Amino acid sequence: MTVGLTLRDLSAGYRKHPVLHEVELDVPAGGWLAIIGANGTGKSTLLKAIAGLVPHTGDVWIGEHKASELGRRELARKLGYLPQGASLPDGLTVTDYVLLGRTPHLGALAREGQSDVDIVTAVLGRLDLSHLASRQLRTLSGGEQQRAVLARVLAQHTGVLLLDEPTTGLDIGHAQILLELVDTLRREDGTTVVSTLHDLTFAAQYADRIVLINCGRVVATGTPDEVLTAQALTEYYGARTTLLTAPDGSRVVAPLRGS
Ligand SMILES: Nc1ncnc2c1ncn2[C@@H]1O[C@H](COP(=O)(O)OP(=O)(O)OP(=O)(O)O)[C@@H](O)[C@H]1O
Repeated sequence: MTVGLTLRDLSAGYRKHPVLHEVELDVPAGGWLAIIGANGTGKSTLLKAIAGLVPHTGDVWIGEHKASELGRRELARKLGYLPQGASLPDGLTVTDYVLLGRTPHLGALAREGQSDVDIVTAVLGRLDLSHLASRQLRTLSGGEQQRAVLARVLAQHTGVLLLDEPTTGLDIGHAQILLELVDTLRREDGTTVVSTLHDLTFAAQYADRIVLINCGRVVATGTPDEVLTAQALTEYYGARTTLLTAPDGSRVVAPLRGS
């Protein structure tokens, strides 16, 4: 079943440090929303608040379910979260680690079955990780580890994916493999995607909507063409850029040198 995501009056922060203020967003089932904004504006905090990992007020709806009323396992069956800089456990092979993604679907004392192993094998294949399946997770390169963490999230088979800078540390080819895979899940399974992306050209290519955050508030939301303007990038990033058009019609954000 495909589900959308709705945020109502969402505010969040850390102890005495309020970060996000009254965020309202609607992401339709099968939509891809990219969250953009300068460093420290609250993008990761927004994803953590949706995932229930930081104190917040307001409501997060996953389809017809209020996230705050779901138990941890139920939430983990509906929502997959790829954190930035995930901490990796010691002593696990890549396969064992990715199998952890199946945990929310297992009974209390049940072990993974063949169908779980098949799901993991398929995900590893789609992320170009099959050849590393039996390697110790800790011995992988940074980009390989990043793909393994995403593989664990995808093995969770959730209707909503929250991806915090999913292409961090990936070369351009593996970044494209990852984004294309997420896009395929979105188109074929109706997976709903919310991702932060510092690469604004990727954001323009893959997201159908973009929200620009500044100082914890939504300052612009719309299609990539509507939100990605040289003026906005100057105002909210202090960046000098020019906007080009790729052959597929999407925006390319090109930085300009000089003052
Ligand atoms: N655990 C924490 N305790 C206190 N403050 C925090 C914590 N985590 C983040 N912050 C602060 O909250 C603000 C927003 O941080 P957040 O990580 O959401 O920003 P971001 O937009 O994702 O930044 P970046 O683009 O650099 O990843 C920052 O001022 C940050 O210093």
